Amino acid sequence: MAQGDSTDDKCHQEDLFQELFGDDISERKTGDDSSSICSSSKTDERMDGPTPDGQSPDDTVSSDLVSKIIRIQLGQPALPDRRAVESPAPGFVICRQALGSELCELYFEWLNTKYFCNTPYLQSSDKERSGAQRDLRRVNQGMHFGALSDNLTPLGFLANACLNIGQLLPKDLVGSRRTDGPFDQAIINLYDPGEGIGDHIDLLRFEDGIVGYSFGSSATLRLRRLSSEAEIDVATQYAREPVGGGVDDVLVKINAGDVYAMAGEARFRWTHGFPAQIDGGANVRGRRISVTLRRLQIA
Ligand SMILES: O=C(O)CCC(=O)C(=O)O
Ligand SMILES: [Fe+2]
Repeated sequence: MAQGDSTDDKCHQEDLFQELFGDDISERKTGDDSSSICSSSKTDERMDGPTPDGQSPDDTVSSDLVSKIIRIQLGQPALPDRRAVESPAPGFVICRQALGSELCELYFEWLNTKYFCNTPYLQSSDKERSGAQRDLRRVNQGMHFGALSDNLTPLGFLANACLNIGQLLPKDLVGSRRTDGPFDQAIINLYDPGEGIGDHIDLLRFEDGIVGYSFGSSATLRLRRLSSEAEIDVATQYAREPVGGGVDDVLVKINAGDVYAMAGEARFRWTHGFPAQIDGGANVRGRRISVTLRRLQIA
């Protein structure tokens, strides 16, 4: 199914790339605490679904996986709305194991095939060895632009499923969403051992109410409360250095199938990030792929 291919979407893509990556390629994901690796997902083909002609074997694998995912989703009851949620910081809510393990594995495989089929697995030791010579073109991000309202697409299902989890998103946010679904942008991030993402606040051009699903390896998310407006300004630029004093750090272990949401205070006054290293070792021990769902503000 073609997704996100309207002219309007393309304009959004160009603006957003400019804002996210500037003229240079992205510097937002960190391979260690002092340097960055790049997203090379700046090409249109990474954003659109498989084209009818010129399908590669990966497209076929990908559509087989989609069929399996849809079959399971159709066969399972809607997510119950009385699931337990935890709230480790104001405005940050997490629902554990929102998706069953079979679905999680299929999602991981599908995302890996669709977005990262040419991204070799990187072990921490490879990363240390290659150091500054790391391949700057290594693809570790994919993007989707366009409505995510169709339950029969994998990303559309994720976007709708989280709305059924009571208390995950504030009621007024869910209620005020447009009829074409709550989210219209997804970013897919890949983390191999030794990789992370710096403390940041998501760009202000995204609306409040951000949701993240996790697949593959577990990882520890760091939430950090910012006390001054100056810190907040820095954090909105995807800070390369940790921002804030760190006295109020909240560490949240995120596992496959968990879904979290950030709104209000957690969205605007706390940073979030996955440090590359935790307690002297790699934060992510295997491959982790996340799907972050957001809505672009109307320009
Ligand atoms: O990987 C994640 O769960 C978070 C990604 C993220 O914060 C972002 O892309 O802005
Ligand atoms: Fe983020």
